[in-house]
Amino acid sequence: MQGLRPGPAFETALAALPACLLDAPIGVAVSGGGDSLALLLLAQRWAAGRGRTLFALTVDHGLRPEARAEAEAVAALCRQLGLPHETLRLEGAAPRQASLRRGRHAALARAARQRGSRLLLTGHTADDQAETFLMRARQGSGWYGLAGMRPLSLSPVWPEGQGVFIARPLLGARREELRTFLRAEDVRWVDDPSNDNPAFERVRMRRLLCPKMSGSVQILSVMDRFQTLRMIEDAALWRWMTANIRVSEGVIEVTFLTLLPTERAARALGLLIQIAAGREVPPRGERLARLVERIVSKEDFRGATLGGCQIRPRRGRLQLASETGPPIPGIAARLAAHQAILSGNTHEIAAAAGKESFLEDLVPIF
Ligand SMILES: Nc1ncnc2c1ncn2[C@@H]1O[C@H](COP(=O)(O)OP(=O)(O)OP(=O)(O)O)[C@@H](O)[C@H]1O
Repeated sequence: MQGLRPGPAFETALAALPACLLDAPIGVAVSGGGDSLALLLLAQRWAAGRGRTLFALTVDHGLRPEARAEAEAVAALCRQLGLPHETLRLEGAAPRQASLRRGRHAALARAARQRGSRLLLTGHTADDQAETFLMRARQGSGWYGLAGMRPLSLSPVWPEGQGVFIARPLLGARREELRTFLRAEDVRWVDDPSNDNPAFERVRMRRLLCPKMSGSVQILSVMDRFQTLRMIEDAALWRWMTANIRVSEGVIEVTFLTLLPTERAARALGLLIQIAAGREVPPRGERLARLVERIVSKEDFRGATLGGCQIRPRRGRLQLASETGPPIPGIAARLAAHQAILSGNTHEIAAAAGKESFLEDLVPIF
């Protein structure tokens, strides 16, 4: 996909999404940076030509005094474009990256749901993918993680993100070409100072890549191959899940995990633990691998806890439930949505998005 001008690349990416996600109002997450401003312009043109409804959201994390004016500049551009815009202010967020990210995703998803939207667009680019590759490689990620961000995924926060999909239609575009596009459109963007702060790993990776554009081209072509492999792996995982997983009273029940190759078993168990525990990410690496080894080996497995989840054997099945308190609400709906993403099939995604339980409110959104 690299090398396409941003407009056609954007349109190709949106054409691949299930129609039901595009029929409801579509949210655009705009920070005021170059990538998401280009996203806003491209989305506005695309929507105007097709009668789709768009709205824009900007999160002010409440950490930098300039952020208020930056959000106001996005609002002014939206007025010019004839699009509704809302600034979401995070109150008292801890200035740690993980909690800022969680707060941002929760605020965006709530605002989307308030407007009856099922889809948020973000401005992640091919350059973000290459940086992600390097960051994950440093953390020891395997090929599956090195495939990078998905073009369509679910809001990572739960339960606030319930029913909200995230699409990244600029993953095929280069940051520099988006800036060229904005210059031609005479639109100015802001450069958040944290984007230049080497205290952040992403910035250090960006600096490694920047002087060597060919470096990122090679990384992106490796990622392309890993993405193809991931589609095959996801389809296998999906087929296994449709036959071997069920949810009963908030507890996930699993059969025949031991028949999977170890790496796939770890991937499946990691996702199921994440869902049963209501977490944003699966437990990482070593502890998960050790747990799978214990389950798969002939040892007498009597149960374990990992990632906020209790795993115990029961009548030939594994049962997974939240370690603390009552079961996490909406487990079946979240599982169905994850399975649909793994299937890569637009009909499955439409079915998961359309499930009444998926759209029921688990948390007050006002
Ligand atoms: N404060 C925010 N408000 C709204 N959306 C945001 C915000 N921060 C990030 N996003 C969304 O997430 C995407 C990726 O986030 P990232 O932190 O990489 O972006 P950024 O460097 O802050 O801004 P940009 O990608 O627009 O240059 C953005 O393109 C945008 O769609």
